[in-house]
Amino acid sequence: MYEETILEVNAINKRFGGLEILKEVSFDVSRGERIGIIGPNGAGKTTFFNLLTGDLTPTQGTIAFHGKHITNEPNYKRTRRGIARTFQKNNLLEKLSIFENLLLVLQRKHGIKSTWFKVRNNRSYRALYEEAEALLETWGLHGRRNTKVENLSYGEQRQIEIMLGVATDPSVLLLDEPTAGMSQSETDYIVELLKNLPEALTLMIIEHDLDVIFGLSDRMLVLYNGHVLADDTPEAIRDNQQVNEIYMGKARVV
Ligand SMILES: Nc1ncnc2c1ncn2[C@@H]1O[C@H](COP(=O)(O)OP(=O)(O)OP(=O)(O)O)[C@@H](O)[C@H]1O
Repeated sequence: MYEETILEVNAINKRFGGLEILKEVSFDVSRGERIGIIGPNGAGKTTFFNLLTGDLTPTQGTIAFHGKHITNEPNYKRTRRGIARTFQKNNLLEKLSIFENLLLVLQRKHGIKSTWFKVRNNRSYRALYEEAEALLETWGLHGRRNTKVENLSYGEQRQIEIMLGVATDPSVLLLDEPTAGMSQSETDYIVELLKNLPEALTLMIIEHDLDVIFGLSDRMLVLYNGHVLADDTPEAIRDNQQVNEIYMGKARVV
């Protein structure tokens, strides 16, 4: 882990009409941290992610990334700054191949206007192809580059989604339930994959599978009813009586 603070969330509050979904949430994130976010259904976890990515803006409070205020910046600007996310549901273009999905993401990352795959500028496209090929090699997917996403298993599709998130070179990757709906072997595969991501990459992971999240995190944030109930090491969270009583209905966490 590194000392450098990259993300500062200061007293954010989110209301939808009369409903106060997040209340005074404050949170600093350092480079390279692996942060697990847990909490009962409706606690505000996905809303919190949406505020970090710019899919929503807070009603009150501020968010800074690498010292710059991004509170009201739209999603695409934050992506360029290095905040990437994967979704609870697959967000891939299923009729396209793995390679084509990757090219589209890289095209966006480099700000190359969408010209589909017409070679408008040979040099930039060659570089794009080379970058895509190298990524496929790293992720062990070169042999399947032309496989259409719709022909992959659900677990493989989630793997591709994580690869696409990492391909944008983010400094923070937000993962919303990366193992939801997976078999045990697919879950084990994704956990290994996440453990092996570059250590400077900050991960924030929402996950209901407690074995998975305790295994991946070096810090855990427990959201309850829109506020931060606990922010601590996994060991301390396991022993936190309030977390056990409120989040787990008195059972000991894991
Ligand atoms: N756009 C919206 N308009 C109104 N209410 C919303 C909106 N988005 C979320 N909510 C409400 O905010 C609350 C928190 O939702 P959120 O999805 O952030 O919870 P969560 O902790 O991610 O839950 P889960 O674990 O079930 O995914 C819920 O009661 C939800 O219905």
